[in-house]
Amino acid sequence: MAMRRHVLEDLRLVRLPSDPSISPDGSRVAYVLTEVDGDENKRSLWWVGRDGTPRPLTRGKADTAPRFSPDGRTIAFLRDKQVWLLPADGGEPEQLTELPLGAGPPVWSPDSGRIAFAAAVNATPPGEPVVSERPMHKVDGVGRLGGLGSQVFVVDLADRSVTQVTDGTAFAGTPAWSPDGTRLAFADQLAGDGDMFAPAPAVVLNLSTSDIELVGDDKVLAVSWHGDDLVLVAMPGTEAANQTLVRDGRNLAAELDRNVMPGGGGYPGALPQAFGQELLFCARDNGCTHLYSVKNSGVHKLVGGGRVISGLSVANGSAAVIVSTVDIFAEVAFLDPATGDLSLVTSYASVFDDVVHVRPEPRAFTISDGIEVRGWLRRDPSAPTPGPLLVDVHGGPHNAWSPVRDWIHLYHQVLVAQGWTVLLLNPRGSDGYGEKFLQAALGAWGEADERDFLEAVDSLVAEGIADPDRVALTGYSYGGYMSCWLPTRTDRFAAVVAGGVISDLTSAVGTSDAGPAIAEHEIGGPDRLAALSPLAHVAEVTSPTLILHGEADQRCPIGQAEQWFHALHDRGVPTRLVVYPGASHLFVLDGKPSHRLDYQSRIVAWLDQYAGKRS
Ligand SMILES: CSCC[C@H](NC=O)C(=O)N[C@@H](CC(C)C)C(=O)N[C@@H](Cc1ccccc1)C(=O)O
Repeated sequence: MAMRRHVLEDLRLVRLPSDPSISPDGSRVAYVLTEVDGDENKRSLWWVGRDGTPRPLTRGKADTAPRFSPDGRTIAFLRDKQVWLLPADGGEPEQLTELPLGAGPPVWSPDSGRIAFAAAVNATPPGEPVVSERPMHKVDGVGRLGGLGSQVFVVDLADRSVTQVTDGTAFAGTPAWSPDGTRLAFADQLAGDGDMFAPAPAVVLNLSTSDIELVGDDKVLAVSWHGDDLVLVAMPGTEAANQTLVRDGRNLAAELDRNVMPGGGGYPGALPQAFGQELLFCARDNGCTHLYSVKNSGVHKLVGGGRVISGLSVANGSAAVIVSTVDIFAEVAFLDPATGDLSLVTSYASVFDDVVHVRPEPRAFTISDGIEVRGWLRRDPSAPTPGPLLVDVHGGPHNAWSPVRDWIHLYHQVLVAQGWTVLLLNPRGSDGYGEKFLQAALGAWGEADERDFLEAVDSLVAEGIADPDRVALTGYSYGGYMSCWLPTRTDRFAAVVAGGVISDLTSAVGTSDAGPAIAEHEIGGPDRLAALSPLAHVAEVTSPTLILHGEADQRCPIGQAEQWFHALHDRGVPTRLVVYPGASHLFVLDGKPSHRLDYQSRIVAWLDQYAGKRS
């Protein structure tokens, strides 16, 4: 077979399984398959058995959240955000809901007789003025909240009736049935002054009495049951810290000192799930999301190493996951929960069997203050040295690079094929190295982590890997912030591509949907906001800078990019601003394929123009 290197157009060939649901008899797994269809990301449902032959379940374009009924006869799923049913052995789907703003993922009652879900409801009619009284008044990818709330509904399959079972509460998260089917637990804002999409207290609704009971005072991201005990993935208190796994008021994952990962855009993980007397959950370690089991004897790692778990489904002693490795973007696997052994049953990566992709080299750098920071290098060992080096800064700041093959950053493989080295560093502030490390940049964005990057570059130059005249910088979101900040501290970057930027923290706190969280949990007082804003130091910048930004980004609003573009232009620094029409913050993750391809193409071109050739 004639081998080739990755090209950016390959992102159109990537097919990604997600959101698995294992059948009660453990024989097969239903999942969402996302693939590029023209300029859309098509999502349809498939299933696969232990024979490893995937088969289509639905032919929709926006089919998500497949859920086997406990009796195994039916699969509930979302189509265009409405709840549908499909006979598990095939047949015609049936639409169950027609809600104005759609429904959230369906959750079967233990007796397979009912389905619960949370659904957005809006007291503000379309086109009417939007009144805001809460600090979080908009959400990226959703828009202005106004009178938007979220309530819990139950469908009775006997008569297909759809009943709203909560009213007074403000924002209800996806519910979880108690084992006896009499109660529903969910995260909710009881006080009414809470913020949608912000972590909220857990409550239990008694369906026969409609009584709602508050469960503890943890702010929770997700709820599930372990026997008759409620299990919470809880947020820390006032500042950024590890998310915890709480059952009966106790943090079951305390001994790990790792962040519990319930799963979410760009943050792989899965909802904790009971496996007999054990409880399975995900936590991040050294950049990877691993699978753990809580047993009477403590917490044990089930799936570790260079693997990332981004989906989990457990039923009657069987389990399935979505797993990524250094060689595969994402595949479906059956899991032996007793041993942690994985049996892959899909091979979507095989479409790239003719591609030579470069695996990452693990690296550790001891910084001058004694802190060790870890990461990976992607480079072709046969490439001439010293060669061009790209420093790519991850987001968060509490996100992290992992070594697995990823489609968001296919440009890494393209650059490596052109002789580049790509540094993927997890500096202080990154997740996966303990709470103290995660908190090491609080109140000191840029200041605390800059030397981690600059000293790692020094090391690679000293090793003869990196040409000091061809060092480039890029990053998105928090990485975009750092791609503005670092060039105010040094002129060593021959080329910079800043994506989804934050350039002015003072205005960002007031205009970002995460503004209150940034101010409260990350930066602290207003005086620090100005000092840590790249805009306050833009006079120092000389590096040619390409700015790439989503027009509808509410996490890092477009004004952050426009201010930086204007300030650089005003100082004669070579700069260009590219705005992606209608794109929200996460467009680089799941936006239009043409936008994702354009974004990555521009990075490669800008780096080639300003740092690719020897001087
Ligand atoms: C309390 S700070 C804001 C927290 C939030 N963290 C996780 O999402 C966040 O949105 N951080 C931003 C940067 C911040 C607004 C300065 C961020 O970096 N978000 C994402 C962006 C992303 C994720 C996955 C794929 C592409 C982009 C990130 O955490 O990496």
